[in-house]
Amino acid sequence: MNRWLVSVRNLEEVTTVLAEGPDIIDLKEPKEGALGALPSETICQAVGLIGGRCPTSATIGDLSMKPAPICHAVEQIAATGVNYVKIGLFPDGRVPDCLVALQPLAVQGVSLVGVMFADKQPNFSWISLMQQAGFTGAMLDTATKDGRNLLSHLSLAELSGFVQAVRSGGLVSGLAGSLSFEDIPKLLPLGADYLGFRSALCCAGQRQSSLDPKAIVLLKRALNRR
Ligand SMILES: O=C[C@H](O)COP(=O)(O)O
Repeated sequence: MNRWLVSVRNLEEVTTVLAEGPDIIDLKEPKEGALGALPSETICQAVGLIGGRCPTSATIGDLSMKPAPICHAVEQIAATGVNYVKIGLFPDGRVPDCLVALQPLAVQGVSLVGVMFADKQPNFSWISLMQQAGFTGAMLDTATKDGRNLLSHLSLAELSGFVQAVRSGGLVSGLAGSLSFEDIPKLLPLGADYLGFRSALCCAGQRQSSLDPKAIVLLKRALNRR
């Protein structure tokens, strides 16, 4: 698979990436952490601007693993009309409780994507719990954006194990975490459904800077998606 997800923070960036045909536009505020949330109003406006031209996802923020606040945040983000709601699974004994608590929302039709962090002891046994809770997808990302990337923390064999486990569970898989264009040939053979990007697409590779249209063109070339 050579599908790509791009994280954007505002309507201007939505317009920039829409022209390039991304496979998912992911709405998040990079200044607020790995899965920083945008205001619901901004997400609503972005969903309206995108108008169904490509699938959308949005993050709920880097929340602690308390089931009630997480479910509340998921409901709020789902109400914006995004296709997928991304939930960070930070290492904590309460992750299984959160996954169980989210099941009713999955039953109601909210498409949930659990994000584990390569630099925060990801627990691959959570994949089967996500499956049981009716999640749609599972991603790996990095929580700390410090110059290291996904491959600094997990080997290709470990990433392959993740992709296989997610696929076996019938979920959609994604890999992200400060991925560079040089990582693409290493990761494509793993067969993840999506590769996710922001830093590599920003001016000077800084994820809090604005998107650089030239970098998006280079990404598409690296993915053979011209
Ligand atoms: O969901 C994907 C992430 O937003 C990727 O961002 P990053 O490349 O800055 O780690």
